[in-house]
Amino acid sequence: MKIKAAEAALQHVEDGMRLGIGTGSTAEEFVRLLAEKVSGGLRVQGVPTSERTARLCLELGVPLKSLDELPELDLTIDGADEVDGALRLVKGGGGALLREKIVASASSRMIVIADESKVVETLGKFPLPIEVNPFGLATTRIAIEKLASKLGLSGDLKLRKSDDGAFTTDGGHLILDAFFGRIPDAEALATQLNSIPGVVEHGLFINMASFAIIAGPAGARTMQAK
Ligand SMILES: O=C(CO)[C@H](O)[C@H](O)COP(=O)(O)O
Repeated sequence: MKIKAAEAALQHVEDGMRLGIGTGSTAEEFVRLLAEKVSGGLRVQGVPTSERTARLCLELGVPLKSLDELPELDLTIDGADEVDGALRLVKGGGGALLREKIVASASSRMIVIADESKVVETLGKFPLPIEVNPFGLATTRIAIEKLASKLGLSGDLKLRKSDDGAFTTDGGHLILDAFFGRIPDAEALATQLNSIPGVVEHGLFINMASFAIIAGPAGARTMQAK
């Protein structure tokens, strides 16, 4: 299904495009298909949203530029952990949310590619990744807990781990995964998380996706915001 979504997204890529390239297993299927088109003559310049995506692109011959070299992009194609009917997203399961958000915001359009399992009524079942500065971690955690309680949210904040200690993002930050279960007012949470100084970014992407391509057993469908 990930491949079906990636194939459908590839139809939106045009010759000469400046392309933001997402992170995760669905985005990687897109990179593989894109690389085949590139070897067939399609000219694109890609800006990767993570070191992991950059490595795959380089391995497969997809030409890359940095965002500083190409600060304005035509299109970003990326996966998501959750998509609701208003095309609000939870992202960051792969830990790349900060670069993903910067790249998506530099793009004229963002297309989300996902399988049906990612479509939800209300965001929050997937733990919300919150990228934080390592300095003052305990203070930032308390501030997030207080904010959550003010908004009527509860649930653990778990420091993301890797095999050799705390997980560190490409930008050298940490991730607190917030197990809220349900986020009825994603806009309020998004705005108020941004006002906590130790929060670098969060995985709520609101008003960013132009549309989503959702793949199920019967094929891929386009999902517009309701
Ligand atoms: O936000 C992301 C990475 O930070 C990914 O897009 C998200 O986790 C979806 O990944 P996958 O396609 O593997 O399910």
